[in-house]
Amino acid sequence: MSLNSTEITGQIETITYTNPENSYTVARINVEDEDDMVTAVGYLPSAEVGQVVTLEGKWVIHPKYGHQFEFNSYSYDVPTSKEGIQKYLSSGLVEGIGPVMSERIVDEFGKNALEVIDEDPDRLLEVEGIGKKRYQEIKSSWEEQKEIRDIMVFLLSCGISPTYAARIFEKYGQEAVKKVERNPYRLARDIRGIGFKRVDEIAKNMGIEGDNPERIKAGISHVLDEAIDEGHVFLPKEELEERAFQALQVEKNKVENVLNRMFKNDELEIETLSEKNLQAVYLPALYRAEKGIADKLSRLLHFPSQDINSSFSDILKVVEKNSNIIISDEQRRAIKKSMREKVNVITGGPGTGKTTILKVMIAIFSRAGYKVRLAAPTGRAAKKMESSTGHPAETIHRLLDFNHHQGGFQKDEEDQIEGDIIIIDEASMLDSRLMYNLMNAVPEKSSLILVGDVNQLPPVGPGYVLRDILDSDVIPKSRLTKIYRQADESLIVLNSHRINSGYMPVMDSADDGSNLRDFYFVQEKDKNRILNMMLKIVTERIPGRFGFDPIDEVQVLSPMRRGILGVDNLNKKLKEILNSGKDNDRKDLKSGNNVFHNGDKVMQIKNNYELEVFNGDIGRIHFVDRDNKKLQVDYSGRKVTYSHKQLQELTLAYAITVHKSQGSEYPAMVMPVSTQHYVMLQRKLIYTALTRAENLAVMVGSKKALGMAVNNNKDEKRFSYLDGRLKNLLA
Ligand SMILES: Nc1ncnc2c1ncn2[C@@H]1O[C@H](COP(=O)(O)OP(=O)(O)OP(=O)(O)O)[C@@H](O)[C@H]1O
Repeated sequence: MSLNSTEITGQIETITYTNPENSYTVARINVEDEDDMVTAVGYLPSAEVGQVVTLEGKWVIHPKYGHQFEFNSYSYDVPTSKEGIQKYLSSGLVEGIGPVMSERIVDEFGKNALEVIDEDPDRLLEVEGIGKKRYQEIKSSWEEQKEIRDIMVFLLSCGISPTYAARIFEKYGQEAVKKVERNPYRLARDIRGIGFKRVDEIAKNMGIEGDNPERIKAGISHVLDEAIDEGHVFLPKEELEERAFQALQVEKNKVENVLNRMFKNDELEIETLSEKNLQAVYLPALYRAEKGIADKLSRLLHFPSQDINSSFSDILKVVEKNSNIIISDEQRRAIKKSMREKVNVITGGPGTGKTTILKVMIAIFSRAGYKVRLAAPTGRAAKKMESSTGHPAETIHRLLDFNHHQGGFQKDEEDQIEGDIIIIDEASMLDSRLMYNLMNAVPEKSSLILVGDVNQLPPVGPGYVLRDILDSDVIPKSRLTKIYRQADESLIVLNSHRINSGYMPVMDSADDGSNLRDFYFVQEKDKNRILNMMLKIVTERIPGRFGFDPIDEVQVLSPMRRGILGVDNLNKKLKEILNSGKDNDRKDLKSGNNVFHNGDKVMQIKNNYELEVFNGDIGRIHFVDRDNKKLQVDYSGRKVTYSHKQLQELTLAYAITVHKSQGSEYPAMVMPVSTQHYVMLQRKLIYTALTRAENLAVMVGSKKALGMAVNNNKDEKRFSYLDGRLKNLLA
């Protein structure tokens, strides 16, 4: 302790304020020797009401808030409050004690609960629900865990809250103390929910200096991870150094030293891209991926073509006769190119005939005896591909035989995909990693056809594969430009093309009600009015006028999660109206910020191969079993049971983000367009949302916001070099 600092110990009564970014906290603390509650301010990660903390710092008089305690280090104590003990017991520490039992134990023994278990365990039998068997279980687990408790005490004293301490123990076991002491920064890599900023606070609290190389290394990794979340494949060295400097606040030469060591140890890759006049810094896996994609594509193209020359015109005639259309020259060229080339990319907006020519090609290839494989990045996109072509289609993960136990793709360079022609739809969603895995598994003798719309939003993961391939100008491509779905038939199609070309959509609503249009723009400026109008449209107007079910057939999209028009609030409001349930003791189940009830519309947010549900799948809750903390979701007739832990993979889905809607289509789509979403007003976003609508699209908002979005064609900047690599190999 430094000379003029003091220590106080007390229980957190309330948390007045906490900054989730850096955990700066204002808390009211109940300190034994103080008459009044103490206001304490400082960095306090994962503070929870009821915890006992020891704070080291000094008393100050704040000009506005008066007498308060400013602390610069802290530690958590083994809890002494009822709430704290209950949390501690239910953190998974002791077998046989879950949330319900810990509540009962604390109700019975109050603040002495831990002492009772330790010294007088027989008394546990007094607690309702603890029989001989469970008593034995608790007793032996408690004894076994003596060591663990020591570890927990250590972690708590480092300023790690009980919840995280339990996770750390689960991960490292008996090694926890050693590992955390040696390098706390590994927590950011290893423990879910602990990010760099939180570890940084913990480490600072443990006395680790700002220029500690492990800290700098962790900061650099953190900066790169963030860049990858933004979609970049690499960062220019200068930008990486600047961002690392901002995050770490240490001298740049120290960052540079650590960087150089990381290059030397192959923890990072660096390559000079002279034509871009920069040095690109990559994580090794993404470097391999980007180079690998380019290499494999170039090898595929160098392999002799299959030159599929079969009964092209015969089949064309049959198709033209059956569908009553004449395949245009542009479409014909795309088909022929796909027959001739080893790789072809077919791009075009909605209604340009991508599906139509896909059907023709599948017929031609199959007739000629070639094995055709169809796949798409998401489950919904694969289903759509299958139903529109009549040919089996699967997710790319399935095509590559993803094994969830081993966590990898079974199909790779050694054991490649069986198929002569591999066709991938919704190729705009391909990120660098998935494309690399795909390319590894495509045999050199096969042909690859990528079908997609490059004007859709870029993939969620890093890279911009489809755009880079097109920009490289060295991979065969066919652009479909002519729209066949007529404007008088569909304003959705007309307007999506208009928006894509930078024109405002047609929204004159000379609508006599006899002829139902498929696109509406409802003007409202104020965000509260936009919200109310949307709720009315989804729950009353659309079902009344168009007959769509407001839950199963209408999908609300929003550019963002937060704010009054964000996904979270829209879900709350829509649920209140569409699935409120009258009876009070309706069964519910909580998970994170979600509360689930029977009948709720939900979305799976990651691929789960065990349950066979995939990112973007939407279903309805069929049954909530609160006692066993389980629920069942009905995915179009297939019932899937979720354990409490698996509920983290579900979210309410009355409203979802536009990003999450990529690759899916819905009978009706409703979306707010408000200046509130200023940063998100981008042409691609509006275009992607609009093209998700099959039969009806309704936008609610201001023309000003719509105009801003349509005019904002700044393509999201993503650092990637696939285009350059392809040029170098193939030009
Ligand atoms: N050459 C053509 N002549 C006349 N109609 C055509 C032609 N090509 C396609 N169409 C028709 O245009 C409509 C849109 O075609 P298709 O569904 O193949 O387009 P798409 O690009 O797959 O669109 P989306 O991405 O919106 O599904 C269909 O009704 C199709 O029958």
